This record gives sequence, structure tokens and C-alpha cells, in this order.
Amino acid sequence: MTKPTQLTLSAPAKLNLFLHINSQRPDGYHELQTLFQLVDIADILHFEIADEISLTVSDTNNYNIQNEDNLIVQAAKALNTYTNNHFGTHITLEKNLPIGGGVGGGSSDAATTLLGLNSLWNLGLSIDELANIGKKLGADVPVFVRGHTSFAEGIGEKLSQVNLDQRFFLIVKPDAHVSTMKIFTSKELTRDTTYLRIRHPFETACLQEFHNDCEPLVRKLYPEVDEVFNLLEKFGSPRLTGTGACVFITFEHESDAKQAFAQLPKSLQAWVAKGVNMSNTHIELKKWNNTNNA
Ligand SMILES: C[C@@](CO)(OP(=O)(O)O)[C@H](O)COP(=O)(O)OP(=O)(O)OC[C@H]1O[C@@H](n2ccc(N)nc2=O)[C@H](O)[C@@H]1O
Ligand SMILES: Nc1ncnc2c1ncn2[C@@H]1O[C@H](COP(=O)(O)OP(=O)(O)O)[C@@H](O)[C@H]1O
Repeated sequence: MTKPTQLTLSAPAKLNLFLHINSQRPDGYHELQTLFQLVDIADILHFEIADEISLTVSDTNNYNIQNEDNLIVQAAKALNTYTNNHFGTHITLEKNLPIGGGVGGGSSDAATTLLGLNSLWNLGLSIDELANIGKKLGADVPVFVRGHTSFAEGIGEKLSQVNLDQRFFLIVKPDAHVSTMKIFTSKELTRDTTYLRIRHPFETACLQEFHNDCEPLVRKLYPEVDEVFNLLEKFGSPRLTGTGACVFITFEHESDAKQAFAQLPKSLQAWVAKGVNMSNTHIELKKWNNTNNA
């Protein structure tokens, strides 16, 4: 059988259904508790074997992320460094997810690159090894490498898989770019939420009582985010994902989410997304591996 030279995978978004900040460590990082819900909206990455590592970004929003700063290129290089190789690939990114939106697009792109090139370059690394490489690229990379909706603790690295009932989300991107660093370094951030002893299986009923500690500060610093909260209140209980800027509302039925979507001003970027327990990246990769290693 000839060796495959191409692979296409999606890089899904996440929502933080809640985000509690418990304390700040001496190194500046924060101890937190959060629930990462994977959803079905995604960037698409296409990998093709080549001599060098290169990236083309096709996007509809004129994003400008320099290639050398791009987490995709950094992830590919990190794999070569870890395995002491000089493999090459041309990667095409179809950028659909908002940048700096709190939906983890950059982290997910990095994780998909680690997973995809591990297969295409035939490196044979374990998921634990890939998650460890990913951790150095960003706190949110490991959850996408592991590819399951998860509860996270520590600085976000202690993950336990959670199976949530299927729900739908209206996600709205205010016209603002929130800096994670700015929020985490602010004196005004609440950092003393009581540590929760989470019981398993996770009780979704608890979700209503939980909150996002970044929300008041982000609403105060970014009036565009506050406006979206005020706009969405008529549809349900809006909540911030991560450090923002995106705001979401949870629905049991897709039709209700779509109905709310249809009533939004056309100037706002918005999505209706389905919650998933397992990442589509893993489902697609499994199919690819079955076809190509059969
Ligand atoms: C807090 C979350 C929740 O999902 O926010 P979002 O980025 O999704 O909005 C993430 O864990 C963020 O992950 P990520 O964006 O990958 O963070 P990193 O690049 O590792 O860190 C960016 C900056 O955030 C701060 N940071 C991050 C994570 C953490 N537990 N404590 C921190 O204080 C640090 O100041 C760090 O320099
Ligand atoms: N492939 C990528 N996609 C998105 N952002 C990227 C990428 N590579 C690097 N970045 C940088 O990572 C930062 C965080 O991006 P992103 O993951 O979209 O935000 P968030 O963590 O708020 O969800 C941005 O400031 C962006 O410049």
C-alpha cells in the first residue's frame, strides 16, 4: 500500500460552561476550575507532505497571524524537535473560528496539528506525549489533544472526562478582542472562589449555580461585550466563555437556538453550535487511520 501524503481534519471550538478562579500561584498563573464543553463548529486544517513546514491561511475575516507566531507552525516544529526529525508539511488553514474569542481556536488548531502530523509523519507518539508537548504551547491545548469534553483543575492541566447531555449553544462574538493576559493580570479580577469538590458523574443541574469569574471585569473593560450581554438577556442567561470575548446561551432544543440566532442584528458574528462529548478531530482521525493502515 502506498503511503498517504494528505490528511484533512477539523479543529473544534470549546466553551467554558463555567470558570471559577480559586487562587493565584507565586508564578502568576491561576488555579482554576472549569468545564470545557467541546462543540461542533470548527476550523479546518489540511496537511500535505512537503520538504519544509509552511502554512497558508484562507479566512473570511482578514485575520493576520504571522506564520512564525502561528500556533500551527509552532506545533509542527515542536513535533520535529521532540522526535529529532526534519519532516516537512504544507498546511492550509480554513479559519472559521474567531481569534481571541475564548472559544480556543488557536489551541485547537495546535492540537489538531499535533494529532494530524503524528499520524501523517508516522511518529507513533502517545496521546500523553502529545498533550505534554501541547501544554507548552498553551494551557488549553491538552484538552483538545485528548479530545473529550472535560472538567479541568489546576492551571487547566488536570483533566477528567465528562459526558454531558446534548445541548445547543448560541455563540455571539462582540466586536472586541479580549487579551487573556490583561484579564489575568488585573488587580480587579476575583480570585477567591471556593474550591468545589466535584462529584462524578458530573451533575449538569449544578451548572446554573456556577459562574465565570472573568465576566464582571470583561464587561467593565469592554463595553462591546457588555452590550452583547444586554442584547442576549431576552433569550436566556448569557455567559462569557473563557476570558471572552464570546458570549453564549445554552438551549435544550436546536430550534430555539436557531430562532434566537435569526433575531440577532446581522452585523453581529454568531453561530449555533451543538455540544459534543467527543471531538470530531478524533472521529475523523480514527477513520483516516483505519483506511490507511488497513
Ligand atoms: C483561562 C482560559 C480558559 O479556557 O482562557 P481562554 O484563553 O480560553 O479565554 C485558558 O485556560 C487560557 O488558556 P491559553 O489562552 O492557552 O493560555 P496561555 O497562553 O497558557 O496563557 C496566557 C496567559 O494567561 C494567564 N493564565 C493562563 C492560564 C491560567 N491558568 N492562569 C493564568 O494566569 C497567564 O498570564 C498567561 O501568560
Ligand atoms: N492558528 C491560530 N488561530 C488563532 N489564534 C492564533 C493562532 N496561532 C496563534 N494565535 C494567537 O493566539 C491567541 C489566542 O487565540 P485564540 O485561541 O483564538 O483565542 P482564545 O484563547 O481567546 O480562544 C491570539 O492572540 C492569536 O494571535
